[in-house]
Amino acid sequence: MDLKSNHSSPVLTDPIPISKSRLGIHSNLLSYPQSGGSLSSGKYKTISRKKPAKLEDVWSNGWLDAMKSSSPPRKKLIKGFDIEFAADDDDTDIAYHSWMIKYPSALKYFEQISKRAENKKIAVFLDYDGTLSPIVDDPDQAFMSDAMCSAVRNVAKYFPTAIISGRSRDKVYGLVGLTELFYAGSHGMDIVGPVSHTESDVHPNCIRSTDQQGKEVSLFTPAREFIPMIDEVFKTLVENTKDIKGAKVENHKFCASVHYRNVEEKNWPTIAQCVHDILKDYPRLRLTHGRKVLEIRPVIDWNKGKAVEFVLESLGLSERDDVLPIYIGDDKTDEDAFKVLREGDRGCGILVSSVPKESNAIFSVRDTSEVQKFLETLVKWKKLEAKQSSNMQN
Ligand SMILES: O=P(O)(O)OC[C@H]1O[C@H](O[C@H]2O[C@H](CO)[C@@H](O)[C@H](O)[C@H]2O)[C@H](O)[C@@H](O)[C@@H]1O
Repeated sequence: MDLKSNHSSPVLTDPIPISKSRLGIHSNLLSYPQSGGSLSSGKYKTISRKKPAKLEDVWSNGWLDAMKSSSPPRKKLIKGFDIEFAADDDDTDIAYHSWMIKYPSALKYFEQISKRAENKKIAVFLDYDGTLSPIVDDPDQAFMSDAMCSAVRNVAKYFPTAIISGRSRDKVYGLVGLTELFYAGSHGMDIVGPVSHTESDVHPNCIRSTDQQGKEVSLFTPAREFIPMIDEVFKTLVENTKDIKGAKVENHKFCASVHYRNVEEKNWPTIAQCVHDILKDYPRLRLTHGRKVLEIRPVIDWNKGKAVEFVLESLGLSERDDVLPIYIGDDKTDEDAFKVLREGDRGCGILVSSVPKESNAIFSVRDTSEVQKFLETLVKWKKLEAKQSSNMQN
């Protein structure tokens, strides 16, 4: 989605209108020390491009443990049979079933969700990788199935629907390709959403634009000033990891990802050290862990949870009792969104996981095929509800 801006570049330091302050989109956004390189020059810090030498930092700070536990174990294929089972067989299954008492299946307990949704407007938020597309070795090959694509398209016919991804907005739009959705890329730091006539006119980081279809949209980029810094970091990471077989670095415009899924485990400390060294040089950037990926992003008070609040506010759906936001996601960065919905019992978080893990979500589904089923069930239910209410009116 190529956006043509109608206004000049917004900056982060301008005054913020009251309504946005409610969301925390204000000077608090910059929760890092304001020292460091000049923002206007684009030269932030001289970085040593030498190979990382010592590995003790990443051992002692728990990074490696987090890296090891960052994605569920691969499923084993039984030789000669078209049957898959979780790596740790029976024990895993027992643990999974007891975990599901805490995070019940959103499919099995769909009635609970639909009861809660009665007479409410639902808004749907979807993560991309691991939620709409299965996790694969090559991030460029993470496609949605046709069936998933039509499930998402149908959901968007009935409910306002947004994709909230860690990928850049352009990349995730390229993979999903549905014009009827709203998109938030780079963990919510790049949002194309509905035009809110009360907000977007005044907020400096939110500008009016038109999308490729000529539709008026609002573009919100709270980390705009970090684009050159991320680009610099991306280039350095590409250079510093080029000899590590399997390593892959992605530039998501407002954040960068360093993948180690295809790197031999004995080389993970070297990957970790590369990232650690970068962060030492850029105090205004921080690390988050995804699924076999280290993500480097600006230290601003912004995440997927804030993005959900922002989209709801833009749609005129926040602070209302008759709205039920549903968020489906699979990884640590989705927890911020689950938390926002859990707090004040505002909505319903659904974690996609085939292994037990602690979450702020309320419900769970096992994998992307269950996500698809859930979306289809939601549409069926909505159609039935609409039919019943039209019968009652006639
Ligand atoms: O927020 P998301 O939409 O879930 O994006 C998170 C990251 O997703 C991608 O990486 C993950 O999926 C890849 C494809 O299945 C997989 O190879 C990788 O190991 C996963 O971490 C994307 O490439 C990252 O940049 C996103 O941050």
